[in-house]
Amino acid sequence: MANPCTVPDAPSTRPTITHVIFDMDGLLLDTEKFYTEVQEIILARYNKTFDWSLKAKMMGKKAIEAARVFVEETGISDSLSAEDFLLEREEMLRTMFPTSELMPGASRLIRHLHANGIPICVATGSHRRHFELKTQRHGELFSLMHHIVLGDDPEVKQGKPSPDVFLAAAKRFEGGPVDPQKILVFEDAPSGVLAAKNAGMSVVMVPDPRLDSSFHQTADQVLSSLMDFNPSEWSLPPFDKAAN
Ligand SMILES: O=P(O)(O)OC[C@H](O)CO
Ligand SMILES: [Mg+2]
Repeated sequence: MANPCTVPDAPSTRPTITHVIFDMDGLLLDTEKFYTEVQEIILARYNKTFDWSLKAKMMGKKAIEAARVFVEETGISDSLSAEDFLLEREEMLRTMFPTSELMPGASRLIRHLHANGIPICVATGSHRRHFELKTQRHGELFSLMHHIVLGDDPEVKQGKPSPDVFLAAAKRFEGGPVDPQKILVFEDAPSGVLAAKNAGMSVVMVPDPRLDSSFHQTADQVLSSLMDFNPSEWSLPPFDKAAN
């Protein structure tokens, strides 16, 4: 089992990476905490508690897919439909998302890859309306992405762990589709790590420390923070020492 900061594969056995895909929620932005908070509030009404085993099943998925998991796994589907759950949490999320902050190391890594000509993009389960709210204060950084694939994109038939969103992202790079073996994905969610592997890509997982470590096994590398990423281990240009 891979623990944070361990390296399951020796760097020499890794494929040469030419393109990078970033997940968004919980990886670039600290938005997972908002979902957790509203879900705790809603479940408290039913005298139930929200825990990280349920969180692990929901995170990374499209909204309606995560909503179905929520009402079914907690046994409240007779009282609250997945659709009504989404309506109820929407009011709270709408005010929270514009306060989103960048995760540690996100800005440094995005700017570094962009400055060195490595094509980068975002592949998120978030739909357009939420994406706009979450990135309101981060437009300049997200403008460095070659493209952004959202959960409500017509090509994304199924959310993560389906590979749809990552395969659509690979297609849209200049001269695409890019060979999945040359793509490195950064993810925080178990469903996202699986989606990247299902797409045939390499994946660096940066999980929340509260996530059970059994979910680390599928990733090619597990880090505690994007700050710990070493581009040289993935045949990517090294950070400029003077800039660190
Ligand atoms: O982690 P992302 O960026 O795929 O987003 C998925 C959901 O919107 C939040 O779990
Ligand atoms: Mg995520």
